[in-house]
Amino acid sequence: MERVDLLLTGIGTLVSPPGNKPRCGHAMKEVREIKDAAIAIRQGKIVCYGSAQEVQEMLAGAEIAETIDACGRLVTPGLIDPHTHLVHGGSREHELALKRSGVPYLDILAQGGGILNTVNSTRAASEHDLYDKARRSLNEMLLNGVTTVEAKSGYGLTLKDELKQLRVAKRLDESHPVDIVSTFMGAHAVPPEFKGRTEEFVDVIVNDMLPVVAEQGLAEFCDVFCEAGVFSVVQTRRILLAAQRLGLASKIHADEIVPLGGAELAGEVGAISAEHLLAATDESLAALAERGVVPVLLPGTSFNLGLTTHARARDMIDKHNLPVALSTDYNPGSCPTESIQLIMMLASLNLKMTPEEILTACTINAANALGRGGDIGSIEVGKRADLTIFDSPNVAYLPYHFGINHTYGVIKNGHKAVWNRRLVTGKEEEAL
Ligand SMILES: N=CN[C@@H](CCC(=O)O)C(=O)O
Ligand SMILES: [Zn+2]
Repeated sequence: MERVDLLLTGIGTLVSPPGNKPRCGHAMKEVREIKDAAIAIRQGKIVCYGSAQEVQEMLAGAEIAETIDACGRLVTPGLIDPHTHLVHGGSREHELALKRSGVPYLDILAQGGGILNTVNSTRAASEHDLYDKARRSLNEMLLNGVTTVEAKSGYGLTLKDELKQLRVAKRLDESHPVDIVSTFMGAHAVPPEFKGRTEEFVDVIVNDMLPVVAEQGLAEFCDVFCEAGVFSVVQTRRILLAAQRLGLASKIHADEIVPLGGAELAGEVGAISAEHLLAATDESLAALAERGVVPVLLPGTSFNLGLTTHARARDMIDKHNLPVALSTDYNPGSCPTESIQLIMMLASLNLKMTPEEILTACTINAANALGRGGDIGSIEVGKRADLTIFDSPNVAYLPYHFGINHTYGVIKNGHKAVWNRRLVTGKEEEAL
């Protein structure tokens, strides 16, 4: 080896799921653990890793441009948040009392609040303000140890406003250290101007919105809120198949509240992922397993909506051999948090997942929910050098000691993006 740009030494414990593929069922808890480890990076990629001694031998004679000492800390792959509604205007704290008094989520939406409330704020917001608000959230995510985030549109619901959201996501991807994966979600709710005319709104999505989004290359995925009173299975199928013809792969908000058949549809159309799944039946989970669909679970949402039911992660892992992924679902209504570490705690508490399963769900399985298993989500030679350094003795400590941020540092594309718990901007006075 001739040259190394960055050598991360002094790693107390390196923990990573192995390989690039989704880790299914019991394999979710099999993680690779190396004590007293080191990782060498060149041109943003991992060139070798192993015990400090092995790495030293592999690097014999190589020029090492920079060395950083992790001082005995825990190092994992950079965390991946595969389901967020990152770009939106306003907030909905004024709906909190209503929610806490027991008014159901879908009733608030049916009364013109909920998602439609945020549609009003997003339509009214300038592109600049949307960018600035989302950038601040992205900073929080990075400080939490997240290096890749999926971002959905779906608070514009007109072509102009959907494009505005998607352009913001694209600009953030270009300007911020965190990578953004963009999803078009024009079918997130039926806007007031189409009330009672859902079929006509679906026509607009299929005929007017999707072709422009695809033509401008603003989204990789298309998602639909397939739910009672929102979009039916038939409408969801029509939108997703139209999107597939234009090159956008499918995701579905499926069986969140009512078991409508969204998960079966995810299997039928070969979606890359199905999200929420609180109400999913055994038949629908079998359909996901059969077609290799990644279930993305969002325990922060059930927690924040005060639900007593939770996604059946144990059945998904133990019975259906599924590769469970976890995500914040960061959005202004059902889950206003950027903290993936809070989600890790809730996955332990309410989904009964083990710490190793949780790590796998937030790394390689999340990467595969975004079609990026070959590039990110595990510590492997040739993969992107996205790493999170935790001030924690082991992986179990992350969901155990809850309510604080354990992240000490983040290496993104081989560069320090967070160090000593602070964003590294290159310019002292300018926050990211
Ligand atoms: N369920 C639908 N969409 C979002 C919530 C959006 C909102 O309430 O603003 C979700 O995934 O939870
Ligand atoms: Zn969502």
